[in-house]
Amino acid sequence: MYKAGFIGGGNMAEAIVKGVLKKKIYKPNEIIVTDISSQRLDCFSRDYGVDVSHDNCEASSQCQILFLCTKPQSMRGVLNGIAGNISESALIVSIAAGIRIDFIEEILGSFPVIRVMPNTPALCGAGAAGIYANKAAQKEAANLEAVFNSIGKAVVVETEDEIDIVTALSGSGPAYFFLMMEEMIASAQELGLDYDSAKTLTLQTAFGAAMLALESDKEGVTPARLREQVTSPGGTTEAALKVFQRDQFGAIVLMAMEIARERSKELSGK
Ligand SMILES: NC(=O)C1=CN([C@@H]2O[C@H](COP(=O)(O)OP(=O)(O)OC[C@H]3O[C@@H](n4cnc5c(N)ncnc54)[C@H](O)[C@@H]3O)[C@@H](O)[C@H]2O)C=CC1
Ligand SMILES: O=C(O)[C@@H]1CCC=N1
Repeated sequence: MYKAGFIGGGNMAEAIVKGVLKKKIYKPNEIIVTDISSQRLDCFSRDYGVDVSHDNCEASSQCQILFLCTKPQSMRGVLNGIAGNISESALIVSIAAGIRIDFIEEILGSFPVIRVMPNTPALCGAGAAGIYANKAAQKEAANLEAVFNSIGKAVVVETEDEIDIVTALSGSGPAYFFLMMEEMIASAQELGLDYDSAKTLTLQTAFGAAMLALESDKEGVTPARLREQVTSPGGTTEAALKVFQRDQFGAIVLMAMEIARERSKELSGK
């Protein structure tokens, strides 16, 4: 029996597998990963030493925790393929955006099911995950929270609808920060700095800002207060921030996150 099985060995499954192995939550021989792609399976076998298989049913029947890590659009087919072949005592954990627990239960029958919305920084132990458990999985939720806390930070939410918000916030969120980094690097180049210097300073600034915000949070200091500390009256930051405000940066962020949340709800129809 494997401790954890991953159906779909894509980007997000790799982030979780790498994270849990690094933190020694599981040993490589306690994990099995399945995929339709031999290339992906070779990568898991070679880079992480875990067992791999093309057979979703074989993995499903031998796992204590079964992580569903395929795209939402392929989830119906995947669930139909493994229904009836899952170990009776298994915990089902879906990381798919939008796929609701009742959709999973309809196909698989009654199981403890947990939805987790992780994110790719789990790759380096700095993930952020939201967790929602159905009634049958309340006991297992604490264990899973510990797993995701070991590869970042995890928050258990009270309602399944909140998972759609978590998806728009921390699931998709890394991409928002990466976009900001891309634009800052490109802008610095446009203004005359060389690419390597622009990249080094951008990445270190993003890292420094995140680290300072986390450290300061322990003392109750908010990001808004930290922003004020950078902003000298009549200085350069104030001049820059006025442009963000004039062009409604806050409204753009809200609009983007609302659309992401709606997309998550739409995916539940798949
Ligand atoms: N990438 C991200 O940042 C995040 C992704 N997610 C969720 O994680 C899930 C996976 O996303 P990614 O890893 O980005 O996608 P991906 O495309 O990298 O991985 C999906 C994998 O599933 C495999 N696959 C397809 N059909 C299969 C089948 N029938 N049986 C076994 N494997 C099959 C594909 O070959 C692929 O390797 C999605 O449902 C997504 O909503 C959740 C949080 C963050
Ligand atoms: O873009 C997506 O649909 C997935 C879910 C959250 C991050 N990536």
